[in-house]
Amino acid sequence: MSAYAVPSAIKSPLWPSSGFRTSSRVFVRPYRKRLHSSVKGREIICACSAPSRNRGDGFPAFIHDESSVHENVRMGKEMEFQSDVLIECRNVHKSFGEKQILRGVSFKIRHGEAVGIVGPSGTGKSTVLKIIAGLLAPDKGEVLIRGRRRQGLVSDEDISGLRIGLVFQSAALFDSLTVRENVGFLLYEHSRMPEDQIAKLVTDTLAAVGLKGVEDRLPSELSGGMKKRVALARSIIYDDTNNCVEPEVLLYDEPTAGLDPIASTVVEDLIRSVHVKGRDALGAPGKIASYVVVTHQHSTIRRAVDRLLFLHEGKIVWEGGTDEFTTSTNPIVSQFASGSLDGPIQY
Ligand SMILES: Nc1ncnc2c1ncn2[C@@H]1O[C@H](COP(=O)(O)OP(=O)(O)OP(=O)(O)O)[C@@H](O)[C@H]1O
Repeated sequence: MSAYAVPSAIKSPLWPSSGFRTSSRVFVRPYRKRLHSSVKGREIICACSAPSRNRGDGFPAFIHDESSVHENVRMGKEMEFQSDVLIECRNVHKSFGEKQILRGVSFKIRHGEAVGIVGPSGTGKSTVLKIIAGLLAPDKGEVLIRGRRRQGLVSDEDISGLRIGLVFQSAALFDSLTVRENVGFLLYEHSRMPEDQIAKLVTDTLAAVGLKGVEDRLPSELSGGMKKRVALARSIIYDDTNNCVEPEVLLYDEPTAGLDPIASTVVEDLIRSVHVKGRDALGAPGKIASYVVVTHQHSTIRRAVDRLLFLHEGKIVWEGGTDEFTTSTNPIVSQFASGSLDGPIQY
């Protein structure tokens, strides 16, 4: 993932090198209390939240039938799909300087979906995640969260009803904090939960991602795969004393980059397990309503994702099931899937 500028409104001395939790609100206020009472700065919970088939408009490619019966069925299905939409990008454009990266990206993420974004390096996949998360603003187009347009960046006091978490490529743990403090960070900072209750929730959440007895370790005492699991625990922990539990979407930026094949499988299965359609390490149903994974890894595409969006030259040029990825006759997709040097993608 390329480096990017953290918007000044959300810079903090404690801003992790990557990886943090977003929710539907942003708070920028003097940093205070439990973990770093001496640290002055600002703390953030930032805002944030698409799918189809080769149309880029978020709907599967329905076979058009002139008859009104079929039309009604189609409309009914679209309405049904529409009501499940948690996040939508509509005609999103983004440039950095003279460089036009996104040139009209449109897609939807529905409740219960496991979506992958693939495409050549530098094509803007991470940029899409940051725009969904509210860390970057589109130059043109809009992001809708549960049908409501987000205004500006993360400071969307108006948007509620969906929590969005972004898990960056590197685990992005705070080096000087223990695993417990890292995982419970936002609860220590923002919730009214007593510390012993947070500690218990941290232990339960770590157990859900298959980690036990590591609460007092520092990140430097963990393997790369363990760090990714800790980051995952940090992204899924939430204040369960809060009556209003909102659905949550997790955005993973290359979660298996740099991991060996077996460690990758562990992380891929974890991603599945915390999804509503999965079961965590304790056998409980996962809580994540939907997730989006940016990845280059075939194993991650196969194991962790059901539907793929292919981003190329600033647009979604193909959408389909993961099973269609390797058999697609689309020249861009087949070149990418096979890793061939011959084809429309030029390096
Ligand atoms: N804040 C920024 N300022 C300037 N250029 C940027 C910024 N963020 C991203 N870019 C550029 O935008 C392009 C897309 O970057 P992005 O990280 O989104 O691509 P990607 O598809 O995720 O790449 P990769 O697969 O290599 O991680 C790159 O050329 C990158 O250098």
